[in-house]
Amino acid sequence: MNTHTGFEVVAVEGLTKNYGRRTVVDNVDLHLTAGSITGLIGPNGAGKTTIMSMLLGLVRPSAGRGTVLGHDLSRPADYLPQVGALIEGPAFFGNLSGQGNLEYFARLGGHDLSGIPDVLELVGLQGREGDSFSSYSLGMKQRLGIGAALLSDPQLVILDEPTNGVDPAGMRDIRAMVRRIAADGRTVLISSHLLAELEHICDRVIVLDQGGLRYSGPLTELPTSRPEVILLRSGGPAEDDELHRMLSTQGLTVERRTDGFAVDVGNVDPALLAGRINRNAAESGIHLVELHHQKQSLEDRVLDLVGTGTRS
Ligand SMILES: Nc1ncnc2c1ncn2[C@@H]1O[C@H](COP(=O)(O)OP(=O)(O)OP(=O)(O)O)[C@@H](O)[C@H]1O
Repeated sequence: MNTHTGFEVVAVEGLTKNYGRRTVVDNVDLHLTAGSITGLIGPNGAGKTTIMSMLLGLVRPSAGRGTVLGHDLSRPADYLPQVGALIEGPAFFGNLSGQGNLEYFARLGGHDLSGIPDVLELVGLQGREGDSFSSYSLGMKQRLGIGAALLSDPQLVILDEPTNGVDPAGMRDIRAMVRRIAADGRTVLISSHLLAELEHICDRVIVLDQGGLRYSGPLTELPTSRPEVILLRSGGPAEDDELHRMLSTQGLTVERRTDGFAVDVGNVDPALLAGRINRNAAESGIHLVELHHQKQSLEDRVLDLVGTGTRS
């Protein structure tokens, strides 16, 4: 199998799903390179689960073509043995241990039991494998579910909202686990309705809204609707006028705000600009009580793309 760097584990174009006259996934292109972690972000009803279900052969696409792990999208049976997924958690036995549950699912799937210790390590449950499933936290239950999906040693791992309902510590554990999964060269597609849950682990994000693709690319290149600014505040009104003059004579775009000034960063390195302003202010005898770089948060940029409402 071909999973060298740059290989497109998923290369799908025009993926579409219609239910009756309603289009719930509309002409979406997906390109996932080997070893990458891609976040599928969008509000409730955006089409995340439907896209994952189409890749997994659970829902038949209305249109779209391409390949998954080099096999044709229209023949999921050819590639599914190399795919692990958590769409709805498997039904585990509460009275069995984590280890016992994994052994059950390994036997069921015809997988080698000798892989279980590696899986437990990957999902961070080593040392807790002997505890009964019913004693696990929600985050641990989710990680065991992902462990079950890893028993076949898949190359592509698809996780639908694994952090849903999990507390912040549990989310952190899931994020660490996802990084470990990808570090071994596996490709991960993971969905969430909140970018904040995924922003520190994803190489790329796909932003969906109402079935349509709003953005696909690196997080750092998410479009921004508000300019990056340096926020400044001087010691008082008397100094404000002086500060305004100083900034204007430097050819900067300055907006006066109730609590100071916002200087448009433009294409300049914000750290260099802040340093220059600070130096010039000091030389002009202006005392700055605030000087910081303000950037639109990634979460806000996603909300700009999708609106804030949820739909089902
Ligand atoms: N079998 C179905 N028949 C008709 N409509 C469906 C069906 N399955 C899903 N939908 C609709 O498709 C849209 C997308 O649903 P989907 O579950 O893919 O969204 P999602 O982004 O995963 O949302 P959530 O975050 O709530 O899980 C929704 O409006 C949903 O009601």
